[in-house]
Amino acid sequence: MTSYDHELNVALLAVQRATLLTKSVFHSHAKGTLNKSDASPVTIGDFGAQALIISALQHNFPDDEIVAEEEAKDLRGDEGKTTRETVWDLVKGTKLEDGKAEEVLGGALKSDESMLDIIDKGASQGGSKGRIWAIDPIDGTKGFLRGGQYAVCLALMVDGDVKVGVLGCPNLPVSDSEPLEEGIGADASDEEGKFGVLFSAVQGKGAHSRAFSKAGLQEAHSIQMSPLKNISDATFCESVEAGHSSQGDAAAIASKLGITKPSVRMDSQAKYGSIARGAGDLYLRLPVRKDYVEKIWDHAAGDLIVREAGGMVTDVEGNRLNFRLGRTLKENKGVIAAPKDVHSKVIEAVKEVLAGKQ
Ligand SMILES: Nc1ncnc2c1ncn2[C@@H]1O[C@H](COP(=O)(O)O)[C@@H](O)[C@H]1OP(=O)(O)O
Ligand SMILES: [Mg+2]
Ligand SMILES: [Mg+2]
Ligand SMILES: [Mg+2]
Repeated sequence: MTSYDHELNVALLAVQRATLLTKSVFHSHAKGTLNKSDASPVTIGDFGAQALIISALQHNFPDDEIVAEEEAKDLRGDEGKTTRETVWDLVKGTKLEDGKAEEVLGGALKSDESMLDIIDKGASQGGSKGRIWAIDPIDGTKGFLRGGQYAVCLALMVDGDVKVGVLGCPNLPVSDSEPLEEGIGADASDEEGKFGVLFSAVQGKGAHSRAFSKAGLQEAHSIQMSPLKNISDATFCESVEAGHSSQGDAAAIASKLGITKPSVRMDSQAKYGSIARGAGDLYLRLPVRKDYVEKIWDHAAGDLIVREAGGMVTDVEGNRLNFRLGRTLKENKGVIAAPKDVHSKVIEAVKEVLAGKQ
């Protein structure tokens, strides 16, 4: 049986290095935001983090396929020159302060031209065969721009099954027992040692968290979802952006379950990490538009981390997320994540509320 130890080590270090880059972009105050064709934002941080992660994966696993969110189109040609130069300066200047760790990742990229090709190596169509990595270089770009939560996300799928998942959450508290709060202020993340956590999981081996570091990896701690005796005591998380998840439906579902605590709204897959460490209990993502299809890079790492921490992750119908169908989760609508033993109860409430709307 494959242990995935090397894959996990590379994934953790690659996410840690990419997170160093996104943190430095956050503090540079010029984020080089562009609007993509679907009107969602992309920043120099998204491009830079994707380049660094793919370069590390190619160095270690040259035959693996990669499904990544961004493409280099907007950085090519004369029009993209200034942004390209800024991204290249960032990529060139980001190193882990540990020579051995940098060596594992293959060190620096060769040139700005090769950086563009590396970014575009994330164009695989995905599918149900072979080894495929899914990358969201910055998940929750809107949270990142606001100084709220965001996550650098990486997962390895083998024959459509998520085997390894890593989430870098620079603005979440290091401590697993800290109460769950909405996005923190931008300055708080600079309090050395208090903020910044890496979540990880390997299929069949449990989920872990560890403090973020600028050098090698810190010691890992095992994490579990919080045991929930009464569903009415649950704390649930949802998106900050009302356009990403229906907050009205979530409130109706919570009320059906007798939940009285207000929701905790945070951007990105930080929601998956938070419930996996027991800082919250449920993650509700209710479709706003019938035509929106979720992307695999927005869920693969979080799905495994929550399941390995004792949870169950499905769509609003109660079906497992299907990562075998290409770049999107085209057979699933919404996401419901909860501790295993209460998950079916939550789905019942979800179905009642959604059926009542039709
Ligand atoms: N209409 C939508 N419904 C659900 N998710 C969306 C929608 N539009 C964008 N997203 C994606 O939701 C993710 C963030 O969700 P959250 O609200 O949990 O932070 C982002 O990856 C974002 O994609 P994108 O990366 O293109 O912005
Ligand atoms: Mg995303
Ligand atoms: Mg993204
Ligand atoms: Mg995006």
